[in-house]
Amino acid sequence: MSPIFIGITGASASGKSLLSVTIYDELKEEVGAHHIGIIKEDSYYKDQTHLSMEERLKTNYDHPSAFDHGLLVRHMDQLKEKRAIDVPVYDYKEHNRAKDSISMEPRRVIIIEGILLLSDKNIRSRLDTSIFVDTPLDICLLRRLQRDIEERGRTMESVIKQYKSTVRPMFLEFVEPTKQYADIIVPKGGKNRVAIEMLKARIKQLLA
Ligand SMILES: Nc1ncnc2c1ncn2[C@@H]1O[C@H](COP(=O)(O)OP(=O)(O)O)[C@@H](O)[C@H]1O
Ligand SMILES: O=c1ccn([C@@H]2O[C@H](COP(=O)(O)O)[C@@H](O)[C@H]2O)c(=O)[nH]1
Repeated sequence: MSPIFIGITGASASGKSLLSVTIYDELKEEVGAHHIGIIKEDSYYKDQTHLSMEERLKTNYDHPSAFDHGLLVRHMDQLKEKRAIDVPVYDYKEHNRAKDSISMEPRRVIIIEGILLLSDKNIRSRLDTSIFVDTPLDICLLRRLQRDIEERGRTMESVIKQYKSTVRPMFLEFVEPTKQYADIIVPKGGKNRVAIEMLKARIKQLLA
């Protein structure tokens, strides 16, 4: 059987990861852990080994050009052909790909989550269902502040500066317009029980 690709997109810190992990955890009991997997678009940020840390800090990580979407598309095709892939690992503290990658075997259900998934027509056309997590931007900013300081080695000043210079403007220019391509728009993100049950039912229907 070919894998089913479910795309989950939305603003940074809108709750994409939480929604993906919740669906994964609840479905793995029913379909088996080896039949379902998650791929993060962030794993496909371009390698920046050739840049100094000072230069990496200037990269616009919210622009589509920051991602190697071509590699993600090739990986989707490899999974469709039932071949394993080597998913790059991204290190947010280093603003770069880590040396190691993680091998992923083909699965029946693959959830792909990230901010700019639907901005790429080649990714869009390969997704069986697309979801846009629609969380108010002020809530996203508060969550991002807390998460980036606790988990991604940032300071409050750096989060606010990046938010004003790239995160918000790029959301308005590139992320929000992709809402038109979503099959389902989910308010309240990863804790929206109605949406979670509907998505699980949709995935089971696609599998059947
Ligand atoms: N509905 C929610 N209520 C409260 N906190 C949430 C909710 N959704 C996500 N979070 C928290 O907000 C932060 C960002 O969520 P995350 O799922 O990582 O966002 P994204 O993957 O869209 O960047 C995390 O710390 C997460 O636990
Ligand atoms: O080196 C980096 C790479 C990415 N970012 C920021 O991450 C978010 C996307 O991740 P989410 O988990 O969806 O929040 C994006 O908005 C980038 O600004 C970064 O700061 N540094």
